[in-house]
Amino acid sequence: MEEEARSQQVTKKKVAVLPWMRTPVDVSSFQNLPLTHLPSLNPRLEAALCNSGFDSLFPVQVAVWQETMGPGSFERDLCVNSPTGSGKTLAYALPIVQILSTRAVKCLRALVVLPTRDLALQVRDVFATIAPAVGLSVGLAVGQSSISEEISMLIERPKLEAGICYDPHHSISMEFQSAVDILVATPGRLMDHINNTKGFTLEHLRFLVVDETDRLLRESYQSWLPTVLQCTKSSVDGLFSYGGTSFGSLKTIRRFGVERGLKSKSSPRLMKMILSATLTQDPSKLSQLDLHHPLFLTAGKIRYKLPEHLQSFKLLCEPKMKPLYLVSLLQSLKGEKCIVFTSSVESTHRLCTLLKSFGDLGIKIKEYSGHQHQTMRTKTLRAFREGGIQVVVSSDAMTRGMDVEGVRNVINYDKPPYIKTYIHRAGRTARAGNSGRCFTLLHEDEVKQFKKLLKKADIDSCHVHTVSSDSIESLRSTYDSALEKLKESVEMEASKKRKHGFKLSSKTKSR
Ligand SMILES: Nc1ncnc2c1ncn2[C@@H]1O[C@H](COP(=O)(O)OP(=O)(O)OP(=O)(O)O)[C@@H](O)[C@H]1O
Repeated sequence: MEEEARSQQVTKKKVAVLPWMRTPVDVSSFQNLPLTHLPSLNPRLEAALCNSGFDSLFPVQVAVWQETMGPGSFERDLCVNSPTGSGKTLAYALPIVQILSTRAVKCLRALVVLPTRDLALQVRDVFATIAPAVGLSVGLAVGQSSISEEISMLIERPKLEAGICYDPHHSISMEFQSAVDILVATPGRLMDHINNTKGFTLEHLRFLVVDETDRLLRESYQSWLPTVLQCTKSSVDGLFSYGGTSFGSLKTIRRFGVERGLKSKSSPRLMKMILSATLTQDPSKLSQLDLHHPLFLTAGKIRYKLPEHLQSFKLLCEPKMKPLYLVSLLQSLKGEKCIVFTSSVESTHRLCTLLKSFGDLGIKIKEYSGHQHQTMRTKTLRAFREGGIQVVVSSDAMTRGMDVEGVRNVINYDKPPYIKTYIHRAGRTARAGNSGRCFTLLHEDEVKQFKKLLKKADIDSCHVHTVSSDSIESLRSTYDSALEKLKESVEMEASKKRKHGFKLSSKTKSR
């Protein structure tokens, strides 16, 4: 958050835009294009896309296709700034899979980095709908399973002759092989593999995708970016040196010269693609990516653009009345899929507990936050996707990239602090050309600030949405008892935590 605040201040100071950002390719000048009209699309990929229900490409996908498959491709890195839900994932997945489809030998050639596990799973699924059609395999490195299980999915051990034993101490001289062509990873687990997994190498990498770039650049995650860039730099002697230290053991340096499986061809340049709905323009941040002659693709002149069919509303109420207004709004939405955003993991938990204490609202509600265990989050997400849950109360954990079909409404229970937060939260609805609504609960003091915030996305007016005063009145008595139940629940949880803490500290002492 602090970083975001700083970046907002920098924006205010009007930092000079990098020269290559001043002459972008305008994605909004492209149209949807039927797959049958897409030049040079592999027929097996076309069939796989049709089977998954895609019969045309969205504008950003057509634009990226043109820049990667057209004349002069590979000469430049791509930076894509396109609204939420516009189809950025397939925009990079399709050309990558098409280009790699001609490979002769399996090795890791494309790496996609995402900030969270759920996002990585989502992107892996997109690759999995097309890659197998051309014989490519996709791996996942997110720390979802145990590291040994993950390694066995990513690396093929050397096949030994009968009677010869595998000696881990002499394994370096043996040929490990990548079991995947494309890897989707979160930075932490990626670093684990770079540092510790025998046979894991980035030496053959042709594509590096940094999705949700501005988010990933905000945190260093054990210096994943400089490490990956160093690992993918060509080297003549094969010795890797970073930060003054040599890591001869890190067998992940990009080889100079011939590429395995493509004998006599010189190793193609590594192409980087960076994408976001709110791509940073901060030169110091972008410089970390060491971009090569970058090409900027953006949708129109407005920097922060909302989806075309998104309607924004504000709901005015007293702070202490917010839960009542929220319940009344949820009731009026009659079980339509909805995400309610709060400002923190604590308020997510409290609000969800309070909503459940209102008794039977006829809506299934669950929370989703960074404080929960991954298995719990995955379960909630699955149920939300399948329709078993209609309302998810979330901290900012669900703000970016999450794609859940049928979400018709987003509610900002707490006002988003920055326009970027508003863009990403609101962008969980009105995806893929569908319509959606974003409601923001505000008290009077916040109205002016909110107006200023929306102005940054070129939104001049935001309609006022009202809920019926009868429904508020009818909820009042339930609200009092719900507050009582919330109090009890908070006390019970606090006492559980104290007991747990006491047990832990006595265990530590006895040890
Ligand atoms: N060509 C297409 N035809 C139909 N649907 C598509 C097409 N491309 C993508 N979609 C659908 O559009 C939705 C949004 O795609 P995606 O998640 O890639 O958007 P995004 O631009 O990455 O959004 P965000 O910025 O929020 O991450 C997904 O449900 C995806 O299946």
